[in-house]
Amino acid sequence: MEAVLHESTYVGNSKVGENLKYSGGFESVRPSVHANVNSEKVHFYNGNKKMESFQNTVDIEFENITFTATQGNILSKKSQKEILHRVTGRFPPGQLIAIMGPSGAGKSTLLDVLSGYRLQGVNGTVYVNGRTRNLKQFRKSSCYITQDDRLQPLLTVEENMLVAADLKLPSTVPSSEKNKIVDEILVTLKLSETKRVRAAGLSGGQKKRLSIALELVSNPMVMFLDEPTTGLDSSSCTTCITLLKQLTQQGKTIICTIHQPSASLFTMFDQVYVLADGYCLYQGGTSRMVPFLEDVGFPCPKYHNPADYVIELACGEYGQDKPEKMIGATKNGRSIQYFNDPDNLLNYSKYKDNENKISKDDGLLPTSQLNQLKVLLRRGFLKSARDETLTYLRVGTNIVVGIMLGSIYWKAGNDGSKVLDNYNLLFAILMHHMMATMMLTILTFPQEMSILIKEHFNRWYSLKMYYTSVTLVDIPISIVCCFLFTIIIYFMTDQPNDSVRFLMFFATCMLVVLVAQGVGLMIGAYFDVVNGTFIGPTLTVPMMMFSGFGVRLCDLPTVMNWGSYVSYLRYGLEGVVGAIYGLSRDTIECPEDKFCLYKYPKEFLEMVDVRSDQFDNDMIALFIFLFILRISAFVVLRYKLISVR
Ligand SMILES: Nc1ncnc2c1ncn2[C@@H]1O[C@H](COP(=O)(O)OP(=O)(O)OP(=O)(O)O)[C@@H](O)[C@H]1O
Repeated sequence: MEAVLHESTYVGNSKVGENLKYSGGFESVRPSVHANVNSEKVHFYNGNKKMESFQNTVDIEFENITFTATQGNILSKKSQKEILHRVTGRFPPGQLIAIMGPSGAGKSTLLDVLSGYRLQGVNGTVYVNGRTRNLKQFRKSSCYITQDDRLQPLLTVEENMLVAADLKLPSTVPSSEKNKIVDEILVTLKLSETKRVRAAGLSGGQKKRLSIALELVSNPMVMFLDEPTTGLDSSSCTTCITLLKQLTQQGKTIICTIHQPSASLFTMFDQVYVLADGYCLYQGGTSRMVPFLEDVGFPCPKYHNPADYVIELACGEYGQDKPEKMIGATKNGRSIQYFNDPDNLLNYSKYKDNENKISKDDGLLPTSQLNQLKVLLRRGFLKSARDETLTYLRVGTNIVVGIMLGSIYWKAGNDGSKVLDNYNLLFAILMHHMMATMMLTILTFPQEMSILIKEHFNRWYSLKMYYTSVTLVDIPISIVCCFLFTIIIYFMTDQPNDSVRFLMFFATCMLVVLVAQGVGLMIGAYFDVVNGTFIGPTLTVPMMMFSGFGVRLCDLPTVMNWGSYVSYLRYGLEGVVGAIYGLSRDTIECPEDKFCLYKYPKEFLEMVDVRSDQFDNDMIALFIFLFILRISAFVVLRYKLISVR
């Protein structure tokens, strides 16, 4: 089988193998820049075939891995549960390895631990080519492909790939070469036909292949895939596993979790690692599982899929003693007796290095911060231009709500008999800006969050640059929405025809929008959609109470005074009221047939207890809110990224 991949291989920031031809499945690369890769002439095994290559292959060995999950939170008592129990194993290079087991056996957990995705609660040692895994180095040569396809739905296959190439390949690689690499990967993964299709329009199998293609751009030597076949029909499963098998021909170590493969799919794997209840039941060659079962005294019945049978054994369907006996026979993963060629496994003299637990992004990312920002901004603006909710619906809502409020409060701004109505309108405007912006962010950010977790772990960019791009991309659309709304409402309701007042009004609304977005980002980053949609509006009520609308600030009980200082709506209200009724505004015209209680702005301001001379302070307060909330949202994001691991 001939595997064709990009001819130039870029690892980390260096081009390590120029003009390579993958023929017969082998690449020949110069020693790589990685510390943890084996640049010696090595032998590795693919199936039963002994291969020889100069190769930066990665051999993974793990010893006594334990994972303890902590359950509960600050409100409930914390409890601990051991999920993996001192499992040991070995995943040689150039092999397609399946981690199998019943549901809840700990497959995904083991994959998370080995990839370095999960760090908290993990004990035991992972060796990479005989040396303790240095996480920072290991992440440079590996990638993790999640079970759910976390793709940018609004970008086409090609656009998704080019973004990956721009972020994962050094900036020194010319665009023409990046295009070539992308094209070659798409051909290999049979995606060239769908190049111009948006990711949202792909089938399940195509999405899975695109997820793999995105990570292949940096040519990782180790690939971790969580259930790559879940949700695919049998033909797509076969295509997907065939492609992975093809990739192992280049010496890559490919480790997948898989539920219950069909017999034909099962035989495509070189090696299998069976887990049950966090213990290892079997590890070794796929073809040697049947002899193993015979040796332990549970022969696989004729015409029975061995993969099904071993899962049935693992589930205890044939008795609880069976899994225990198998764990004993494999020594919980220590035995390599059933490997395809145990005598020829590379013998590393193991030694322990300093393992970097949580590594900083610096030096880990293939491109500069500036390049990351540039690419992320480009992607962000492209998404914005195509996003029906975030852009078009948002613009539309602002226009429609503006016209609705404008019609209800038609010419109320310059009518002495409608001053109180106009005051209500000003508050309604702030509520609109706050709720629309905050809820939109709360609803849309969790989806971005899952993509961020994947891309950040796979070293596409730093959190700082991601956050900066999210903030910058939203500014133009926020300005457009707020400006359209302000123009409509300001002129329909006949507010003072004064450019200074208009600018003061617009600036206050704009700042409320940006602050509300900060709140939305914080909530969206921490909570899922369900909890976020509960928390967001719930927090709004005290904000409104302490704004000075409804209950005047002077009427607040002394012990509750602090509330008015933490409500950004208070500063927003003061700002817009000051813009409309402050600056020593003249008496408001009163229609002849109406009674105008509040035609004197000064008296009205005293009545509602809003100070109109505080505009500068209001702006400063809103800027402080903006600054604190944006920093807090970043801290929450950072915490979230660390805590999921
Ligand atoms: N952070 C956690 N907190 C509590 N329990 C956890 C945590 N992570 C995993 N578990 C539990 O550990 C067990 C193994 O989970 P894991 O997702 O690894 O199983 P799996 O074999 O991949 O299952 P499936 O095939 O259904 O995805 C499950 O019972 C799960 O509930």
